[in-house]
Amino acid sequence: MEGQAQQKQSLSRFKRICVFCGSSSGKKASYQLAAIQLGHELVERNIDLVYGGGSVGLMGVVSQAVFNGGRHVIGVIPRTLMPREITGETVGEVRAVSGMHQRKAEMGRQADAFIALPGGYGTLEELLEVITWAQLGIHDKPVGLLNVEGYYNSLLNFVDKAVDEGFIDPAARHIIISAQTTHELLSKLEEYEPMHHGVTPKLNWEKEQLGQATKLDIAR
Ligand SMILES: CC(C)=CCNc1ncnc2c1ncn2[C@@H]1O[C@H](COP(=O)(O)O)[C@@H](O)[C@H]1O
Repeated sequence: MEGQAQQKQSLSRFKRICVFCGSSSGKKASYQLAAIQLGHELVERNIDLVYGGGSVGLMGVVSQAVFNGGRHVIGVIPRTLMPREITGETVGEVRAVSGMHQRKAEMGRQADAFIALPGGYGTLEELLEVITWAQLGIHDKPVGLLNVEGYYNSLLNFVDKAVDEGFIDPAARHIIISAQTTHELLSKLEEYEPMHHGVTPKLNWEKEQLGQATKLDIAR
């Protein structure tokens, strides 16, 4: 068992993964189960977590699973969402930021890869932003979609339509890595090689996306 965990550790190229997911739990038990399984998968591979902070919905489920497994958890949370009655307790390390933009920048900076579990507007917005950043060549970090029971089929169909209609470059279609199970998704992310055209290859992630002001802001 120990040997197995060590083998996984040496196989993983990721130190920390950012998870986007619902601040609600969803109606099916399979969504919560997937969040727990993702947490366990990260723990087994010795990968730490960065997420949006708090204990609500699937965010709470995945963060608790990673924390209970002994891995480091960073919750990045805008000050206005910090009151316990809004987001609940954050396990692990809490990083307060001044707003939603700073939160995404900090989560993006901390992570070596991104995974979206089922979620709503917030999850979609975060997912699409990191996909867009990958398309522009701002980062080369893999982006995974955990398509629990086909939850994201309609989004994937939409993306395929956008490719057919000439709004998404076929090469950029491959930015989204999807799978139905956490194990398959993690394996695919480990193998991912960036295929973007590097529209803005000289853009520096930290300089352009975080900037000096944001760094100060996080420290404040
Ligand atoms: C005011 C309010 C609705 C608070 C709910 N509590 C929340 N606490 C922390 N992060 C959140 C919250 N709601 C949305 N987010 C952000 O948006 C995503 C989830 O939004 P959603 O539930 O998919 O749309 C998370 O990844 C998180 O980064």
